[in-house]
Amino acid sequence: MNSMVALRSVFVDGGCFSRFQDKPKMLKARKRHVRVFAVSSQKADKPIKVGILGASGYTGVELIRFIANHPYFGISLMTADRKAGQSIGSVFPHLITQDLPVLVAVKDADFSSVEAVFCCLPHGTTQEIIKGLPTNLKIVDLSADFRLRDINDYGEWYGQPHKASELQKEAVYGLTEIYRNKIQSARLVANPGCYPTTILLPLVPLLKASLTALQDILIVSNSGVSGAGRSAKEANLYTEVSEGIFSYGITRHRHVPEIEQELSDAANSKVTVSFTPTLMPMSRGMQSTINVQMAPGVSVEDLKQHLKGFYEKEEFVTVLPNNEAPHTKYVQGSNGCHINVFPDRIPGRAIIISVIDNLVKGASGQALQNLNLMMGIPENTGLSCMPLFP
Ligand SMILES: NC(=O)C1=CN([C@@H]2O[C@H](COP(=O)(O)OP(=O)(O)OC[C@H]3O[C@@H](n4cnc5c(N)ncnc54)[C@H](OP(=O)(O)O)[C@@H]3O)[C@@H](O)[C@H]2O)C=CC1
Ligand SMILES: CC(=O)N[C@@H](CCC(=O)OP(=O)(O)O)C(=O)O
Repeated sequence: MNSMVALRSVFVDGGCFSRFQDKPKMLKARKRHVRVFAVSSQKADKPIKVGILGASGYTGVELIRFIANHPYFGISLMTADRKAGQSIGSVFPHLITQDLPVLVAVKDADFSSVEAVFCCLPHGTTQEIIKGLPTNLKIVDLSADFRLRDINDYGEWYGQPHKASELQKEAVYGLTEIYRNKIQSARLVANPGCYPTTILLPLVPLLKASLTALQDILIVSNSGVSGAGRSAKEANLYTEVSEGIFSYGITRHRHVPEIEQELSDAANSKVTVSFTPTLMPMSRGMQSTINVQMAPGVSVEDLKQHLKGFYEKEEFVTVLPNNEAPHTKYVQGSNGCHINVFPDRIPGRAIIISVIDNLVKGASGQALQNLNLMMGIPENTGLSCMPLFP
């Protein structure tokens, strides 16, 4: 347990406990909340109504899983495209017993009672849809549409002009541990990409402290197949991805400008990276191996101690002890990110390894962490579940 976050949980009650009509129930929830870090799954009588746009996809269904145990959020709207009109149990048989709204098309969705939405739609589609949403809604967008500040970069890397430049100006980049203050008052949060999350969590603090060089940053990342979404094409069939690995987007992957934007902000100077994503034959999980040049006089232990100090009070980011290698299995199903730093054989260089679950800290978990902040409730609400192991 992390005492700083626990303290914040005690003192920052953005009105969430008043969601309980029944006072004894409210007091019980408050008491539990104060004494125990993990929040109860008992629902408030009047939960905050949230919508999930793209609930029939992988990130959408991951949000359903977390919100089921969230005391202050209730799902009142879920959309799909090809699967509009179906029940969630027919799209996801593991949810057959859940009492959830029928999937509707976005054009038929009623937003009148919804306070916030998670947008789990393909990039390109998302900006058009968000443009048409009521302006009082809080939005966490899991797509890439609002991550790049420069809309010309968006046009260059996503192959189409940006169609919602005004909204783009309003968006806050949702790397929670770094931008927590801005996220708290944001209306539209651009949730980071999964690859950028694994890379930025270790590198941003190091670059901010000038502990590593701005160039010669070599990154190889491995992703589980769910990273490509449920609508993925033939190339993601079991027959084609099992028992083999392959890299893609070599030399040019659309996450590069996002990574460089954030690293350059951290360093206050232009940073460039070499980035190679690779598809691994596993359902979920992501690892980034980041090879950096250390600043003159800086040691591997300095990098590690700096990261440890930076994340000491964070519940979801852990710098591992000793020489333990991060393992995707140890964060699977959880909102955790595990990091460790190792010496390279080449003097002056270090190898940083970082792992997350691409669907949780890389997408829906971080999105929920952000909406919690935006709604003024404790950031870890609904997210303190342990990893799934083995
Ligand atoms: N998967 C991951 O690990 C990560 C994904 N992301 C991003 O999150 C977003 C969602 O990803 P993911 O859940 O994996 O994707 P999926 O392909 O699994 O799901 C996409 C969802 O969007 C709906 N949809 C598709 N096209 C349209 C359209 N034209 N209009 C309205 N709805 C539409 C689909 O409906 P239907 O099923 O009916 O077709 C489905 O509900 C994407 O932008 C993705 O890049 C971000 C980080 C990680
Ligand atoms: C395995 C795989 O295909 N991964 C996706 C990235 C994951 C993702 O969804 O990223 P965004 O949030 O930026 O869309 C890709 O390489 O495009």
